[in-house]
Amino acid sequence: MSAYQNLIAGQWAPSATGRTFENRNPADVDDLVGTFPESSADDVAAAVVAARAAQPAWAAMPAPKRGDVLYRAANLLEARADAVAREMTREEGKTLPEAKGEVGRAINILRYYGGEGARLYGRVIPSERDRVFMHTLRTPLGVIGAITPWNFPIAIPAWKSCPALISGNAVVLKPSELAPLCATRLAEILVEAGLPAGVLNVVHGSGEAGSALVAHEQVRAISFTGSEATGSKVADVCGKRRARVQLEMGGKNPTIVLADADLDEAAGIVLNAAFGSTGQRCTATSRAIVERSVADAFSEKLVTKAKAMKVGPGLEAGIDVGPSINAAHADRVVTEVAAAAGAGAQVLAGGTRLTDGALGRGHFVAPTVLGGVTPTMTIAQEEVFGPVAAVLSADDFEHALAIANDVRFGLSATICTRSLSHALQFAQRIEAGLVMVNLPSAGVEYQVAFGGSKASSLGPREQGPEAIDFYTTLKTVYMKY
Ligand SMILES: NC(=O)C1=CN([C@@H]2O[C@H](COP(=O)(O)OP(=O)(O)OC[C@H]3O[C@@H](n4cnc5c(N)ncnc54)[C@H](OP(=O)(O)O)[C@@H]3O)[C@@H](O)[C@H]2O)C=CC1
Ligand SMILES: O=C(O)CCC(=O)C(=O)O
Repeated sequence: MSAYQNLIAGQWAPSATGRTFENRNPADVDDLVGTFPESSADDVAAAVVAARAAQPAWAAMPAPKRGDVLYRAANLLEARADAVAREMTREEGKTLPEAKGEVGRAINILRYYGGEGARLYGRVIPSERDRVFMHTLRTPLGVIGAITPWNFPIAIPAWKSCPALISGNAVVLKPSELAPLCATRLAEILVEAGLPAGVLNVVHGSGEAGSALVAHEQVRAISFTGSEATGSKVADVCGKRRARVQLEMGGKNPTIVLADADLDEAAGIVLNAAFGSTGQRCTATSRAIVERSVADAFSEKLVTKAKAMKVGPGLEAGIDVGPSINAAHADRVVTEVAAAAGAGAQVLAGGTRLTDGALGRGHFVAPTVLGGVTPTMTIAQEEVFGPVAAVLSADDFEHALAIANDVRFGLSATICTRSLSHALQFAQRIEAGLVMVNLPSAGVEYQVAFGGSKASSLGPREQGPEAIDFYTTLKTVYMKY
């Protein structure tokens, strides 16, 4: 068992409160992953002081040299990928292949934003006046607060910190208390790669530390991923003090299956998107909206595949679905399934906690398929964030599209079809930031913009080159020569 610490001004130190919290393996609560500092507003304030002190020199370093630090960090993480992936499975529960994939994603993010150091372009704009030269420059904002959730414990800290750092900002990162270890490993690696003291600070703890970071007057921007309830509070506080804010929150992502689709492939796509990462992804498919003429055939295939999935501790070979993040969350998932059944849905697979033998030491929920779901049921409107797929029927493409759009979220959406016309119409008319054709709604790439519409997201996009927009401000320069 290890005692982990905060990183402030280049020093690993306990919280000023002296308090700690435990992190336990969601597949086996007897496995204590480590203890972490329970930080207060004072710890956050110390981290912001350190970040402010370090930021000017970091911003003055040529951006490609900042990129070299990220490249070195990528190499270090690559060398430790297997160990970090195992730790991720222990702290978050996802299967080892999923954790390895996520570590690989973090390595790619480090390299990608390392390269952006040589591409922090401005523009030259023609003036309407004689011998006036106009250009734009990107400048950093100062200190950035990054608040991250538990479901992608290294990729999300990386995809917020890397574009912030390459742009010349200093960062205070507050990882989720439910999966704090991988963020610590990322910080250790960046320090080892030569990141100057104070440029990245990590303050562990609960919402108390998070809200102190959001409220801190010297933090110029907050990038947040997590629940809609917390995101709304973050936006309110940032709005009042005019800090920049970027929110990534929930989804109620649809997969439309048209009658012309390859049904076996479509069932596999829904299976992947609904049950991968135990359904704990904001991009997970939670609604399969299927053309009525093939709805029964599709459901049968999905149910057969769901029942064949092996649920268990993610470190074991051959496991398809790991545990929910904690007991309360697993209980909430089965309660919402029971409520859907009470409202008239049929439980075609799963619907219960799995507690036999060693599974009883973890928070396991069987992959669940609900049939006969109608668009107004709560299960068709609210995010579950668990391994639950609701199957709805639609008359045709237009009806399916109307159902798909009739929720307050708009993050990711898939259509399974062989029709080019329907695929293109879907891309135009679906209310979502991420559109997939014959691909799972989850599983995004780092080099393109990521984000949603409606209640799913607020502010500029994350990832890809667009991420830089959030972390920089444009300066317009006019010069008479
Ligand atoms: N879109 C997504 O990717 C995610 C969505 N969710 C949704 O949210 C639900 C709850 O998950 P949960 O982890 O509790 O999500 P939260 O929104 O509560 O947590 C996200 C992050 O915000 C921090 N935080 C909590 N309260 C505040 C606050 N008032 N001000 C600033 N920061 C705060 C959390 O700290 P701490 O962890 O210590 O509470 C964590 O680091 C899930 O079941 C799911 O529906 C969750 C994770 C990711
Ligand atoms: O599906 C993915 O790859 C990304 C999901 C995500 O960003 C999230 O759940 O927070």
